[in-house]
Amino acid sequence: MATAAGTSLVFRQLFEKESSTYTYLLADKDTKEAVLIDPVVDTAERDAKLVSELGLKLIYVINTHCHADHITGTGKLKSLVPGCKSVISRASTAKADVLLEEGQVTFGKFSLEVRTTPGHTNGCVTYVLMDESIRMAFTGDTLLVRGCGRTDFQEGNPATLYDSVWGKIFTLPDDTLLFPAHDYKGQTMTTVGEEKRHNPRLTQSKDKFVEIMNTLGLAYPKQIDRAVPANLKCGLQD
Ligand SMILES: N[C@@H](CCC(=O)N[C@@H](CSS)C(=O)NCC(=O)O)C(=O)O
Repeated sequence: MATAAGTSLVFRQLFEKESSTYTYLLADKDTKEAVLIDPVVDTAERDAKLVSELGLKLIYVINTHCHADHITGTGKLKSLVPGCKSVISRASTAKADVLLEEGQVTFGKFSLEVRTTPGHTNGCVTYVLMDESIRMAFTGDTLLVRGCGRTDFQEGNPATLYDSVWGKIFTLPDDTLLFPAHDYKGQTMTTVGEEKRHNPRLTQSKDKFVEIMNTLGLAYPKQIDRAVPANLKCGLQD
């Protein structure tokens, strides 16, 4: 089984094309314990199949926040892979088996540190994995490659998002690999150092950032009206 160089970490970046969402599979090759971050309902069967083909044991289905643009695959994965637990932050106000505050999510010998990064939504978190030979963070919609999550609905607040990025993500070492929940331009990942230098929004002053975010004028996500209510139950049907 392919692992990240120098570790027993199994890592896959998966894509859902309708919502341009990245799902991440992380596992410990030795213990087989695995987690999925931000699965989408439309690709949940693909993800469950991959977990099975790799001989992994899915223990947690983890969300970075209550998404507005797609229905999470969490509920479907719980029925496809009995025993795995749904995970989201307590601040999201969503229902799940595990409600996180700051702390750790552990699989095998690896741990994801939970950093609260509100601003896109109140309940957004970033998951940080620090291993001897690899540093990576899963930023959800808080920080995108050369962008960031919008702040015009779901308790969005640009000043809060700015503080989250500078306080909780840009304080990580510059070589930390960053993996977002979305990309709309074919980009897959970035680093803390790159974004500190080149992010067109977050390199600005806080006042300028707030102005930029308040004048983005983006259309609402097409699925928002059905996605948010479903995701407040982690995609579980009553
Ligand atoms: N067109 C898409 C929605 C695109 C969008 O609004 N993306 C969000 C993240 S999903 S809520 C975002 O924060 N974008 C930031 C940006 O600068 O584009 C759809 O209809 O689903």
